[in-house]
Amino acid sequence: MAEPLLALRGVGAGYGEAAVLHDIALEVAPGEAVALLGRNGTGKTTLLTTILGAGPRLRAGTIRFAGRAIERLPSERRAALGLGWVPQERNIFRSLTVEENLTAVARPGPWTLARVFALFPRLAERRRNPGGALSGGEQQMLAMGRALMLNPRLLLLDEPTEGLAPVIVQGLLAAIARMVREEGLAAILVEQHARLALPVTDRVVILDRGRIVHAGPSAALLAAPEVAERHLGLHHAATPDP
Ligand SMILES: Nc1ncnc2c1ncn2[C@@H]1O[C@H](COP(=O)(O)OP(=O)(O)OP(=O)(O)O)[C@@H](O)[C@H]1O
Repeated sequence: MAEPLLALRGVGAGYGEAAVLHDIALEVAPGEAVALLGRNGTGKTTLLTTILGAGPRLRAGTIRFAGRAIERLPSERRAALGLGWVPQERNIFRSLTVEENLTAVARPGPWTLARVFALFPRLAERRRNPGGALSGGEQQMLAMGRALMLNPRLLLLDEPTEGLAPVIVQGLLAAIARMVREEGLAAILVEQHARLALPVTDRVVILDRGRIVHAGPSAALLAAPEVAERHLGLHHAATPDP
């Protein structure tokens, strides 16, 4: 197999005295989408920020990205190598227009304003509106669009559907699926709800108290809701809502 795009080996990380991640091994191939699931507070965000170099100091292990050891690089260098980030808090520029938000950060590559607008037609309609005037769902689209304009090789998405209405959630997931399946972008998607993340990803990793307790194909976990239930609890498991 060709070298993975991202490879973590034996990664441990934590805040102060508190260890949060233990012995994490994780690989993402080019063009692959990985769901990162787990109950609240199990370390999902910490794992993403550890990969980005924006989280706690690494205590153990190595992180390779695009053929290089990156664990000692500052976050800007990791971003320049192609690590993209859509944070949970959707940090868009509220006073800039939608279009300005997108063009302010653009870097050359396949993702252009036209392609972001094609993925999110709603953003094209709102292009002259300030970011602060957008709905929650539109702000999430803008946060994703901004990350794409940086033309990452791997996009890390932290609970992009959180707090949004079901119809908006379905639209965002469809956009994520297109990004991955049609455009070939690799991604790690942190989600609370397995049933939302599994259909749009190739593989799934479940964290529990900072350790990986399950890793495998997303389709296999969808077909085994009892496994998801064991690790995630009934509420977050893969079975559809009644
Ligand atoms: N800046 C920080 N300083 C100290 N402890 C932190 C910090 N950020 C997170 N933690 C702790 O690290 C653990 C993992 O938190 P993290 O946010 O990574 O979990 P999560 O799985 O993303 O949870 P959620 O789904 O609630 O976002 C928690 O116990 C949390 O309290």
